[in-house]
Amino acid sequence: MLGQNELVKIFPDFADLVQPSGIDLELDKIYQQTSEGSLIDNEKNLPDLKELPGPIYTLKPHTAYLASIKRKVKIPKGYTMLYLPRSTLLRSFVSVQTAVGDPGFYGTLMFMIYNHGDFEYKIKSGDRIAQAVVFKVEGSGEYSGSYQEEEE
Ligand SMILES: Nc1ccn([C@H]2C[C@H](O)[C@@H](COP(=O)(O)OP(=O)(O)OP(=O)(O)O)O2)c(=O)n1
Repeated sequence: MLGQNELVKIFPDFADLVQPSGIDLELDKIYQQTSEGSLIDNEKNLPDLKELPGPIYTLKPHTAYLASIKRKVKIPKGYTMLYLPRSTLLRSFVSVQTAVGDPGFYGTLMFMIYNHGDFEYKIKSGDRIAQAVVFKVEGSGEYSGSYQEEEE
């Protein structure tokens, strides 16, 4: 796992968010699902989304949302990222569901956020919701899937 000094070098755009062993990730926007979706024979039909008005979002009890992360991330070849929720959210009955950040990925991260509690939870854009931890990958390839964005 990479520590602070390496992370600042490899992810200069996130230098102010680097922690001793990871990178804090800030909430950008929250989206609600507005249509059905499917995954059949690897054909993805993603649900339609409606961006909710911010900057303070109210998460209804027992409801799932998508949460975009501020700043686009570039994961260089030879590195991979795992994303873990901020424990303050877990202590508040809110989970952040994530997956793997592939070597070569460039774009906006999109996590699922779920309020398991019986009460509303308010969260503001810009607050930290997760932490990325980064590992070296020996002999890695590069991501070129459907969520890859053009680098500016
Ligand atoms: N919670 C997450 C996890 C990952 N990613 C980004 C970084 C990953 O490199 C990229 C693709 O993630 P996956 O490989 O998990 O996605 P799929 O396998 O569904 O996509 P594809 O079919 O394009 O490989 O999406 C994301 O936006 N949100």
